[in-house]
Amino acid sequence: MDIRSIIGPPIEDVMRYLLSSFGDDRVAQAVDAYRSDYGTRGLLLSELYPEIRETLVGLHSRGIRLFLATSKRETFARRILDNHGLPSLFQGIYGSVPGAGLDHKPELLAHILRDTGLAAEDCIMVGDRKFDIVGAHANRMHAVGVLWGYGSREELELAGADLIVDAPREVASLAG
Ligand SMILES: O=C(O)COP(=O)(O)O
Repeated sequence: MDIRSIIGPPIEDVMRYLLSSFGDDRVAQAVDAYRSDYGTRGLLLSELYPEIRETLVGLHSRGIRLFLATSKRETFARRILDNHGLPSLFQGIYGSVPGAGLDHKPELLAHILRDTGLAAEDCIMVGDRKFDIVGAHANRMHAVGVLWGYGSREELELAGADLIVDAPREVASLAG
């Protein structure tokens, strides 16, 4: 199975989908097993896509405020950014938190807007999957789809992305 197409949604949704073909409903156990491996080993394997560091540094140096919005556990996201020496570029790092109801992008982005006081029309959500586009539009944010991740152009177009870009440098030219 090519698992690339199932990467992006909250891990509970991924596990529910994977287990359903076996008639297995032990989603919570599967998620626990996954997180125990990912939290000790998997997250250390994450690599930056080409041009990402330069793009983030460039945006930050122009005074553009960067926030991370991920369905991953927030603690994992922080450690991944730490490993790459990137946290100082972000004004906020937001992800899922146990029991907080922030796993899906519509709720997560609504929470970020409330927490920061930012106006949705001043924000651009940048993401690689339809979940990012739909979450942005549910909050009246602009949504830019990127093609270096796990989603296809077709998926991002169908989700209604306002713009689709091929390379990080194109994101840099949008902001500001
Ligand atoms: O990688 C994940 O598990 C979730 O993907 P996201 O960071 O785009 O929300």
